[in-house]
Amino acid sequence: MSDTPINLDDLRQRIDQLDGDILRMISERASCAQQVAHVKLAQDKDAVFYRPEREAQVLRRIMALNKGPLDSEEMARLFREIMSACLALEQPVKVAYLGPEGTFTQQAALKHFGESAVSLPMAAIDEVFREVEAGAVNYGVVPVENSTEGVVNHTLDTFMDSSIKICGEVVLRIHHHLLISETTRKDKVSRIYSHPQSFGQCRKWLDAHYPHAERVPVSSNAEAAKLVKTEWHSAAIAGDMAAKLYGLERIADKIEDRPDNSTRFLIIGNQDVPMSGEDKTSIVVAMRNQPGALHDLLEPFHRHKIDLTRIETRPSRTGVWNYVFFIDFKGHRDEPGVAAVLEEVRLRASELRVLGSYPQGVL
Ligand SMILES: C=C(O[C@@H]1C=C(C(=O)O)C=C[C@H]1O)C(=O)O
Repeated sequence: MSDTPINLDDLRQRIDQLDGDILRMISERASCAQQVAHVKLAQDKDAVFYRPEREAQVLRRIMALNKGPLDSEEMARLFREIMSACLALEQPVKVAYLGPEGTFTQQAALKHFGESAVSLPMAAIDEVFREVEAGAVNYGVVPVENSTEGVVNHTLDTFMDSSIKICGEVVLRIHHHLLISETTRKDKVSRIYSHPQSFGQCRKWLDAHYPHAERVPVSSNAEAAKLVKTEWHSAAIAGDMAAKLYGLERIADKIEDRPDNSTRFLIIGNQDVPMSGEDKTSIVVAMRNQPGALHDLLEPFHRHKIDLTRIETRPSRTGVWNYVFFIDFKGHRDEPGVAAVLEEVRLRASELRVLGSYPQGVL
């Protein structure tokens, strides 16, 4: 290329030009999104501006179009923030999450909705459900399973008593650090605070490095980080957000036993989400207490070649719910194959509830 700028001044001039172009285009995009909002309002005065399936499609398209040098996830993250800002221009999304501030659930909420969303901490999983049910917020974010420690039973149980729908999922890589405050005496750590799930995810590391420290379970990692501020002989296990929020120093990084440690969170809401092209469906099914019940339940999935991604059993809490299974599978309830399976399962089960069909996590 003969016109390639080669010196620093030329390169900076080119960057200024490009920034001007990007600025104009982002502004034009924001105007388009504003117009979309007006069209939606004209069709329905209670219209929801945020569309999970459309956002998933936008991000997937960007990832497919991207040719580098930035990697596709990084590029999608930038577009995630552009969309979040465009949407906030009309109506910021209000999201309740399992708090307090600084938890991985807040990180998951911001990863999914972008930094322009308004995120509100709740003290318990049921409260997140209640806020969404009451319409005080648009969506909620709750943890549902961790790759090391397994399912978050409380979230599954709460679905049994609720009419809430699943509108999305987000997977977060979980990195834990050992944190201390300025008052902690590094060589005298005799007590470590964390959430029980995090102790589970760092068990081997703790056994090797702090076999004699007392492990004190608390309600969240952020709570652990807060407690450390006041005690000279304590440390906490928590993530980056909590470390930053409470100004703690990391004395050991990424102490989780498995490098691929990740947690899946669900986005809950009051809305049925249309197809995005790559979707998942979650159902809860009660079977009668009889031999072969589980086989009868799974057989239609096998016959229709539906890909199951998860199955959990929970004890039932009423007479009808003898066995309760939570099942996730690929596909959307509006796809003919999935609709056929759901019909068959409905005939065999004593109760079936579709918790939602939603876009598979993109980022
Ligand atoms: C613009 C729209 O509304 C919102 C904003 C989007 C965007 O900025 O691309 C995408 C989906 C919606 O959350 C739309 O529905 O297309």
